[in-house]
Amino acid sequence: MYYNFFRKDESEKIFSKLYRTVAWKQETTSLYSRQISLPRLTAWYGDEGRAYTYSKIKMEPQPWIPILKSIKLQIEEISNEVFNSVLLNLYRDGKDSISWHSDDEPELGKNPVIASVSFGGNRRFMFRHKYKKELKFNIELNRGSLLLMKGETQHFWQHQIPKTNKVIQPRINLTFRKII
Ligand SMILES: O=C(O)CCC(=O)C(=O)O
Ligand SMILES: [Fe+2]
Repeated sequence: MYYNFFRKDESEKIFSKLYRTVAWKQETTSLYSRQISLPRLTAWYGDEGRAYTYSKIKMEPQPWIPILKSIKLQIEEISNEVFNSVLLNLYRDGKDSISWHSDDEPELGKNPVIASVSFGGNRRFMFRHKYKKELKFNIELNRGSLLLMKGETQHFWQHQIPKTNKVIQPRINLTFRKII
């Protein structure tokens, strides 16, 4: 975990650039045979031909844009990994969220490395163990932070960003992934 991977001024610039230039979409998913809107906006960028199924949504990636390429290079350098796609989430306010899940889609392979970077408002990122539900911990993901999840993390742990009543700034999160 790197709390200040990007400096404050740099993070603010990146936030506004992403906010303005990313092709944000309101996706829907099916729940008990009804269509419901995801409580956040999303976007998917990556190398051509790397389709990804997420929350039952099949996403074709958009081609890389310079800002995303530049973040990707910096993250590849520090993590010593190579990523070929990125999922972006925009949490417009405290009502936007992502519920408990593991990033364990088969396209990610057995022990995926996922690099998560955040810009904008702080949000609480919660982990809980899949089988021992009393095992849990939280991390504040502040602007400019980089969190690496790897090894067996996705086998044993779920994570979420809960809704909050606090007044908070919009937040953008990027998870760089390797689709096999
Ligand atoms: O917004 C975050 O920090 C987490 C996003 C996430 O877990 C996901 O997109 O799979
Ligand atoms: Fe996730």
